[in-house]
Amino acid sequence: MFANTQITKTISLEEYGIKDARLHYQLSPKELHRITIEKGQGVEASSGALAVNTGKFTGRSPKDRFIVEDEVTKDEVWWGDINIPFEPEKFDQLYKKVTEYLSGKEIYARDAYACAEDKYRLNIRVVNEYPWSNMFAYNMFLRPKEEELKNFKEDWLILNAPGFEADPEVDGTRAENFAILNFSKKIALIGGTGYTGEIKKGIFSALNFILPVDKNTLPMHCSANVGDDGETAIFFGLSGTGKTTLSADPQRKLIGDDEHGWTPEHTIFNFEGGCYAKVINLTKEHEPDIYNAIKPGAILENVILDENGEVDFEDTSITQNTRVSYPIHHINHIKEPSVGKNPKNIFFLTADAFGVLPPISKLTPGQAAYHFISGYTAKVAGTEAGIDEPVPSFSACFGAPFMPLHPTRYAEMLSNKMKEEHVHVWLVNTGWTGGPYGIGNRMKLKYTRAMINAALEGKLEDVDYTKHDIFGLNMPVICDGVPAEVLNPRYTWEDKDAYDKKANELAKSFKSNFKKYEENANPEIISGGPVS
Ligand SMILES: Nc1ncnc2c1ncn2[C@@H]1O[C@H](COP(=O)(O)OP(=O)(O)OP(=O)(O)O)[C@@H](O)[C@H]1O
Ligand SMILES: O=C([O-])CC(=O)C(=O)O
Ligand SMILES: [Mn+2]
Repeated sequence: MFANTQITKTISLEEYGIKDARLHYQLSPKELHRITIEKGQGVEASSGALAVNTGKFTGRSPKDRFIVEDEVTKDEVWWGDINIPFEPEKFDQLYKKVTEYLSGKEIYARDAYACAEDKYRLNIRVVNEYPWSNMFAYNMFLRPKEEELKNFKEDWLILNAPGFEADPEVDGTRAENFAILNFSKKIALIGGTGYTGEIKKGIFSALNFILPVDKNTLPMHCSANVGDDGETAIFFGLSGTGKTTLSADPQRKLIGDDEHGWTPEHTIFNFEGGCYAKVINLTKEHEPDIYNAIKPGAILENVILDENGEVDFEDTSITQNTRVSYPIHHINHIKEPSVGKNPKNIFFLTADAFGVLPPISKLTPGQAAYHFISGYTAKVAGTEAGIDEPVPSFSACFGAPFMPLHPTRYAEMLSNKMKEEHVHVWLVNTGWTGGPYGIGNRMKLKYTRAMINAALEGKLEDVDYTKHDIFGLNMPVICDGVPAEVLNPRYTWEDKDAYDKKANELAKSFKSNFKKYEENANPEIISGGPVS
């Protein structure tokens, strides 16, 4: 049911330049749900969850993500088309416009924090134009206790004005929408887009700078869970590869589904207080934990409802990226607080739409570093057009759009940690088998789960392995619960020549992507790439 916390404290936003706002501070999710519906900005689904449309933007817009270039960031940030510089004066000008825009409006503010480990806690004040965006912040960030609100002082401020549109000519943006991080002023300024993911990924990007630079802590785009034996597993992967799906495992306690830090004190901790799951093709049968989390308090985004308020999870008419956010306690088995010890197993998830990579392989330290820096997955083109060719997509550290520093800085930290601790690293292809996208099928979730469980239970320790001819990856020849022929991708293709051709093409993409890192990589890492 709804958490209901009635807060008596009030705050003023005058100091930020927001004047005469009709401010709602720290409303409960129940109130925000009600107000959203009252304002016609959302409806209630039959599950009791709130359903909203985020507007023109139904996904993040990486080309409109900027970082203010100043004394703090100038020499640290890896500038380029991922971390796009923004002038401090332009920021001040745009900030002023946004605060003027929010002035006099009915708006919603909330105090929250990121980082479940106390020592790393980052206090956040979020100011939203829309009630449901503020409810998203309730779901996704950690929730301070009432006594913690008394002397709350934010470390970072998020201003979120989806209805405000920038004028690129004047404001220095690329388009009307923007997400700008200012590390000196500690402000995330988001406008022109209602996509809620910008809010969570704005703070993630900030932490990806702060934690390694100031706290010797490795930030990671990964999910995490812990078994009954107390052993932690983490799952790195780009969007849609299975972080959220595979970390929700009824046999294990969830730590978090998307963003974690690995500390020098040998712990890992969740940055967030909630989950943001994809719901495309969601079924109760295959993903019961996520399905059951969709109840009062959850926010569905961009789904289609029938006249009874039932969600059609197969309907992609608004977007493929349909989502639900919910506080982490909507999942039954969770680790509280969201902290675990050093991971013993690390999984790199990839959704290989070419059907080339093995469904599970065990990586050597060199291969682990190589695949982490490569950050491979595949993007499948628009489904409407039928059998479109997928495109290989490489995103360093499995999260380049959120990484302000050079990828090798994160890779070195991970590599050192993997050497210090005795970790097993696995590459798991959650993508296609039996042929490429359009011919083969997506790997059965039940097989992927079986492979992961076998790895976690140590059942892949004493089995035989064969080496992949082209990628050099070590593939187990047997695994409980998985037909043997599925374990070697070449066996699953009818046309072996076609398989070899595709595999060679993909190997070539890996190699050409890796060229830019070769200078900084030692021979061990380079030899972790394709072998032919
Ligand atoms: N074998 C499989 N393993 C994992 N996921 C699968 C598999 N087959 C199909 N899927 C589907 O793929 C999707 C994986 O998405 P998921 O939300 O877990 O991605 P994510 O890594 O958390 O992405 P994001 O970072 O965008 O949140 C889900 O819709 C899931 O149902
Ligand atoms: O931020 C989002 O939109 C969802 C997400 O986790 C990602 O893209 O990795
Ligand atoms: Mn996810």
